[in-house]
Amino acid sequence: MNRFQLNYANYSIVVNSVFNLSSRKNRKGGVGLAPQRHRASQLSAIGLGKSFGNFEALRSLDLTIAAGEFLTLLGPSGSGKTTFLMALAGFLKPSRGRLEEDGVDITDRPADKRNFGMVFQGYALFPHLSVTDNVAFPLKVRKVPAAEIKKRVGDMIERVGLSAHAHKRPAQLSGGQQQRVALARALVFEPGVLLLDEPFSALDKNLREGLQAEMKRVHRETGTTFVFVTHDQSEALALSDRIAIFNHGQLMQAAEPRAIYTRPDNRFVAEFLGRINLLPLEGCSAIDGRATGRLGEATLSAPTGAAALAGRQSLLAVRPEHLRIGAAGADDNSVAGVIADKIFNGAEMSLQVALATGQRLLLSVPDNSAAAALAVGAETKVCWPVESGFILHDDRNA
Ligand SMILES: Nc1ncnc2c1ncn2[C@@H]1O[C@H](COP(=O)(O)OP(=O)(O)OP(=O)(O)O)[C@@H](O)[C@H]1O
Repeated sequence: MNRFQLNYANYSIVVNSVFNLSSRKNRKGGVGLAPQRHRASQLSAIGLGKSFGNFEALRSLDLTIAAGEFLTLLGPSGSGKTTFLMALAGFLKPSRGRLEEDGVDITDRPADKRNFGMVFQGYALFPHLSVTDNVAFPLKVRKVPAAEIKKRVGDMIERVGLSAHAHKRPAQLSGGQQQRVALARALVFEPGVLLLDEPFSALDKNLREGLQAEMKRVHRETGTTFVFVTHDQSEALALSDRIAIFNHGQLMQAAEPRAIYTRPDNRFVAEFLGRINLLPLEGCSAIDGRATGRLGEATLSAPTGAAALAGRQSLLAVRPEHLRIGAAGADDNSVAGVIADKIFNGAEMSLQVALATGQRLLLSVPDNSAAAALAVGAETKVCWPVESGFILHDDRNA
C-alpha cells in the first residue's frame, strides 16, 4: 500500500477524489432522511489490464461485481490486488480493456467523478476535527442542508458504534475506533461502491475480529457494493459473498467462500486457501464422473468435477479434516502409512502420516480421539470418503 499511502501534500486531491466532491448531488433525489439502504452499483472489468513498462501487473481480467455484493480480493503479495482496486477507484489508468458501472463505460472517468467511497489502512482522518465533523465533511462540501447532515451523521456514527465518542478528535481514539470513523466517513455520502484496502491490517487480532463483524453488519444494513482487499484468509472466508483469488496479476478463481474452499478450480487456489493433501494418481481413468488411479499399492477414486483428465498429471486433492485413522467404509479410499509427526494445535491434533510411496498425508483429528493418542512410528491406515476428494491438474508449471 505504500505507493498509495496518503500524505498531507496530496491529501486534498485525494480527499476530493474520495468524496466525489464535484459529482452529482444526492442520487436519491436530494433532501430527506438518509435511507437505511443505499443505492449500490454493479461494476464490470472487461479485459482489464495494467502494465508498468514491460511488467504486466494485471493481465486481461474479466470480472463482474454484483450490486450489493461483498467481494474480497485475496492473493499473495504483489499479485495485483491493489492495482485492481486503484483501477476501480480511478487512481490508475488501465493499459487495456474497460470498466463499466451499471453498464456505463467509466474507464476514462476521473476518480473525483466516480461515486466511490474508500477506506485504507492508515487513512488519515482530519486531526483537528471531531468524529462528528470528520464524518460530516463529505456532506458539508456537497452543501447538504444542515438538518439533514445532523441526522445522517448521527445515524452513521451510531451505526459504527461511536455515539459515545462523537465529540472526540482522532488522537483521542484507539486505532480500531479511528477505522470506524473512516468507515462512517466513506459511507455517509452513500457511495455506490466502497473500496477497502487492508483497512484492519495494523490492528491486533481481537480488534480486527470486532471490526470485521461491524463491517459485515454495516454492509448488510447499507447494501452498498464492497470491494475489500486483504491478506487474511480467515477474514476473506468469514466476510465475503465471493472471494476473487489473484496470482501474478491473474484472476485464478472467483467464487463463494465454500465453493472456493471445497472445489477450487486449480492447484494454486487449492494450496493458497487452507491446507490440502495432493496425491499424484497413475493410470488415471474416468467413468461416470469419477476418476480412479493408483498410488503405489492403493487404488484411489475421487469425483472428477470440472477437471478433464487428458494430458497433465492428475492429482487427488483432499483436505486434512476429511481424513481419518481407521478401517475403510464401503465408499472410502484407504492407504497404509506410518505416523511420522504429531503437532498439538489446541483444539485439534495435526498428524503426519508417511506413505510407502514417499508422500506425507496431513490429517487433523480431535485432540481427545484415539487417533491423537497414536505414537510416532505406529503403523496405521488412513481413509476418507471418495466424495470428499476431488481431482486437480498439476498446473504448477503451466
Ligand atoms: N507504479 C508502479 N510501478 C511499477 N510497478 C508497480 C507499480 N505499482 C505496482 N507495481 C507492481 O505490480 C505488482 C502488483 O502490485 P500490487 O500492489 O497490485 O500487489 P498486491 O497484490 O496489492 O500486493 P500487496 O498484497 O503486497 O499489497 C507488484 O509486482 C508491484 O511491484
